Amino acid sequence: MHTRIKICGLTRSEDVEVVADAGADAVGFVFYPPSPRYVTPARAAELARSLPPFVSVVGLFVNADADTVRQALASAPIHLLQFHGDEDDAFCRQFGRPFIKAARVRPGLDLLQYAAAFPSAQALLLDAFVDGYGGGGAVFDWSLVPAALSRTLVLSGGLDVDNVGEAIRRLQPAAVDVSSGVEAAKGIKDAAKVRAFVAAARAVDL
Ligand SMILES: O=C(O)c1ccccc1N[C@@H]1O[C@H](COP(=O)(O)O)[C@@H](O)[C@H]1O
Repeated sequence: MHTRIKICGLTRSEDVEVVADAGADAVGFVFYPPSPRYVTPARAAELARSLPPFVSVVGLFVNADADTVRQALASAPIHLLQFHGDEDDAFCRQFGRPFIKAARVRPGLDLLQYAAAFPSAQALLLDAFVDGYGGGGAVFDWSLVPAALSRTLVLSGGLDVDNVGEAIRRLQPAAVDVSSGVEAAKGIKDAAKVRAFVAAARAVDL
């Protein structure tokens, strides 16, 4: 199985270049103003210009209004939408673009019911429940994921070079998504960590 790799929260062109060179499949831009990784759609468009072909651009939103999402789609080359807040399926699908929906996993969340509420999502992204919606570098208890959850999964939440291999082996997600675990500081990626993370995830594919 080939596990796809997304590196999220890019703010600098040198980081975009490293991420693409390391062999990641997707980059994520955070269009959530309270995040330290926030970029404007215009800045994302500028950053995306240095990407080679076949690296996907993911636009992350948290409870944005529809006009904000539409304006971002008009300004930046976004291939996939990531909704990380309290959006419902009807909101997420109105843009006519593929989207993934984040579930912030915590004890008591019925993931089967949650997944059923998002029939239009291309995949369910599993993240840890943290204050501030996401990007907090926290790992959730992977045993909370029911075996009966038969959806395409993107696994995130506190992944890093040390745990991504085990995470892939245990949950067999279609993709992994990381931000904090490959950073020197919030919004500033560490090239060595990015390369080590991609290599560790790829090693499980062999
Ligand atoms: O990256 C952010 O700042 C962010 C803000 C609000 C919601 C989600 C955010 N990022 C996403 O959070 C998860 C986990 O990231 P981490 O590796 O634990 O830092 C990931 O899906 C990011 O795309």
